[in-house]
Amino acid sequence: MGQEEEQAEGGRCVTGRLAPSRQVSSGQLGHTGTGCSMADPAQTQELVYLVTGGCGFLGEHVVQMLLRREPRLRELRVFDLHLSPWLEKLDAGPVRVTAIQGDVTQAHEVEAAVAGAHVVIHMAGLVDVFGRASSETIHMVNVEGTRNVIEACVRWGTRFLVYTSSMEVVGPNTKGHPFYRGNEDTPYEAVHAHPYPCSKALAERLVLEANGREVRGGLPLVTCALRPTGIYGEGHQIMRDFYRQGLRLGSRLFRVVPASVEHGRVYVGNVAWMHVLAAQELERREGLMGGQVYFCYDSSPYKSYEDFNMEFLGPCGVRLVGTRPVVPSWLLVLLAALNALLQWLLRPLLLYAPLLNPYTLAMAKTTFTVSTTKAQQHFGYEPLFSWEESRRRTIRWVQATEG
Ligand SMILES: NC(=O)c1ccc[n+]([C@@H]2O[C@H](COP(=O)([O-])OP(=O)(O)OC[C@H]3O[C@@H](n4cnc5c(N)ncnc54)[C@H](O)[C@@H]3O)[C@@H](O)[C@H]2O)c1
Ligand SMILES: CC(C)CCC[C@@H](C)[C@H]1CC[C@H]2[C@@H]3[C@H](O)C=C4C[C@@H](O)CC[C@]4(C)[C@H]3CC[C@]12C
Repeated sequence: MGQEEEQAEGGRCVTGRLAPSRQVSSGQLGHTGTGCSMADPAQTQELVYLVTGGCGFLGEHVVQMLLRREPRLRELRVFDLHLSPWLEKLDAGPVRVTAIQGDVTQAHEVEAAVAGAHVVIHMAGLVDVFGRASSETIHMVNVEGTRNVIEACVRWGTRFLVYTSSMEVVGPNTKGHPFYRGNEDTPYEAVHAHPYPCSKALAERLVLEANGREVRGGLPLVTCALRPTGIYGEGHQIMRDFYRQGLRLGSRLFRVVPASVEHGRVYVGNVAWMHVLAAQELERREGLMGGQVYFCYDSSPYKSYEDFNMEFLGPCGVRLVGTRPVVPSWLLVLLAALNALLQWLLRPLLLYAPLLNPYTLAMAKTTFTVSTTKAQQHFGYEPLFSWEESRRRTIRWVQATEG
């Protein structure tokens, strides 16, 4: 399948129309006031999609995937706080791409962007487990922003909403309980102490509870939530940080977490594909998919966080030193606590937000692997990119980052 994607990339190059930094008003879009249904034959080739957070790591891949894999697309609205320069270079073919610089916490900005859209893929959010943003800000963006998106869908008759949730809605929990090859129904004590997983859990609940609400025009809203595990691939900032750190340390990284701790990771292209497919299938299978959650998975191997990163950093010349952790566990816990203390002390002066803190350490030390076929059974999801292809693409990107 990776080959197929390669061919698609080499296809014709027609520049799409781009309206940079444009706020869209309902009037401009000729909104009729009736519920936007994909079943309407007059609109079959005329779908308007909105991707919030469309300029982020995952958002960029979703935008590209929609352009390649949604033949009914007429207009693609990319809504983000910060618009990226790559939007200008998109190969959009006949699709109108509308870039909207906006903030999900501002209800009126969200409303203007949603008006007239048939499908919303909502992934704008603050992904912060390092203490860069306050818990209030994380809540405002991730929870209240999601509430604004739902209310805008209801108000304007948008019927289909796909929300990017996270595995962290489930865990790892603060007690470090392993989640081993779990699925959507596996019992697990979900305890959220950190603002980010708390916000994702609350937002996910809002989205699922909104399923079935009557939207303008009288039809029901159909929602589902996708829960990716840790995403990797082209554009993954943390991978880049580890690579740079490795280069600084003389092309070495030091093992700090036991190799026996397993993490399930998922390739960004497959996460994007699952979003596009879920959005497409929500209408045909609304009874089955509405109000459901799906883990995002593919065929990437289960490994410790560090060993998995080495799949990409190894071929780029970085080696992982130690078959066991080079630092005793108690010392790592102490360092993580020290980092948290320093962050708090320095906050009035500067932002100190290292990768290691008590929360990230707990995550790295806890096995969390997903094994499920729910998305395959409910809407025919199969990964588009094999593990070999995902690995090849990620290595090529890591190599290019320092090139
Ligand atoms: N990266 C992962 O491993 C991972 C795993 C599971 C779930 N997720 C979820 O996927 C989504 C995308 O994550 P990502 O890794 O691409 O993160 P990202 O930070 O690269 O992308 C998020 C985007 O949202 C935008 N944004 C932030 N605040 C906004 C606001 N107030 N208004 C409008 N836009 C705003 C940002 O500018 C950014 O472009 C998030 O909802 C995240 O919770 C990510
Ligand atoms: C011991 C340290 C030096 C290693 C630190 C690794 C740490 C930065 C990693 C470990 C696990 C990572 C998280 C995991 O992959 C899943 C997610 C879910 C997603 O919603 C957001 C990103 C996140 C939290 C990863 C962030 C980086 C983590 C904590």
